[in-house]
Amino acid sequence: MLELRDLHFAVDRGDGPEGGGKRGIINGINFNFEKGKFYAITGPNGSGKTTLAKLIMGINPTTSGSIIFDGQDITGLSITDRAKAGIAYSFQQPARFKGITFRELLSIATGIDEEQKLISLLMRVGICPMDFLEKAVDAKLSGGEIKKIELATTIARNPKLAIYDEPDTGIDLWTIGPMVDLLKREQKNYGTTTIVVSHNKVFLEAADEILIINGGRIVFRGILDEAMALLNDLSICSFKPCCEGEDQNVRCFR
Ligand SMILES: Nc1ncnc2c1ncn2[C@@H]1O[C@H](COP(=O)(O)OP(=O)(O)OP(=O)(O)O)[C@@H](O)[C@H]1O
Repeated sequence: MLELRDLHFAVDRGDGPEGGGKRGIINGINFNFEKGKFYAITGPNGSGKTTLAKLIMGINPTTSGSIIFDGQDITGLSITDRAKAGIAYSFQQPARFKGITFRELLSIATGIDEEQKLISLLMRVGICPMDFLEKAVDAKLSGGEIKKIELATTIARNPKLAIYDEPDTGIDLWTIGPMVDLLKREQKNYGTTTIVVSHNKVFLEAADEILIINGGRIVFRGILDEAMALLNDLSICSFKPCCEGEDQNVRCFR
């Protein structure tokens, strides 16, 4: 249902020490996402996961290669046209809007303003209507609250393909399990093809297939058990031979 053909995304290096030219962020990705499957995309920080997700949604422009969605070449389509075609994207850092409530946001996203329908929608996505419907979607919301609203708004659009970029950021321990269950339920009940960008093992366990991205390339596709060896390997610092970090009291996070 979604095919990525030799996808590239490069940016200008600018006038930095590496001296102009282009830097490849996504370096030739080929992949066919099957209808109704649940995919988790993982990999080290800065490996290109969010960039890839944004290329699919059209937030980043493709440098070369193509994106085929339901048989249609969408490479040149705008975000709006991709949304109309059935792709929805849940941001890692969702936007906040001054002077707008969740009720209004949800109505704009879905075209529904009937009270009972909005309430059923929120029940479906596991959000308490009493608590959330009149909340202002502004800077006063907590990080977890805005993520719940973002996720609910994405699901409410009934997309054919839903992309969630780190949906558990800021989400409390009690919500992560139900959140995974919710995304699996949407996949099962509505046949939603689901792509979750995540470092969290619960999403990797829930996935039908895992993709590991490193250096803007797919370096693994398969199930979690088979992915573990590579995931452990990627946690080892590649600068260790030339860095004296091991002998220092304060080390980097790797
Ligand atoms: N428009 C852009 N211009 C310049 N550099 C960019 C741009 N978009 C992404 N990058 C760079 O590309 C690299 C990959 O970024 P990306 O956000 O895709 O990483 P990620 O794998 O999602 O990381 P994380 O796990 O930390 O969220 C980073 O070094 C980032 O700074």
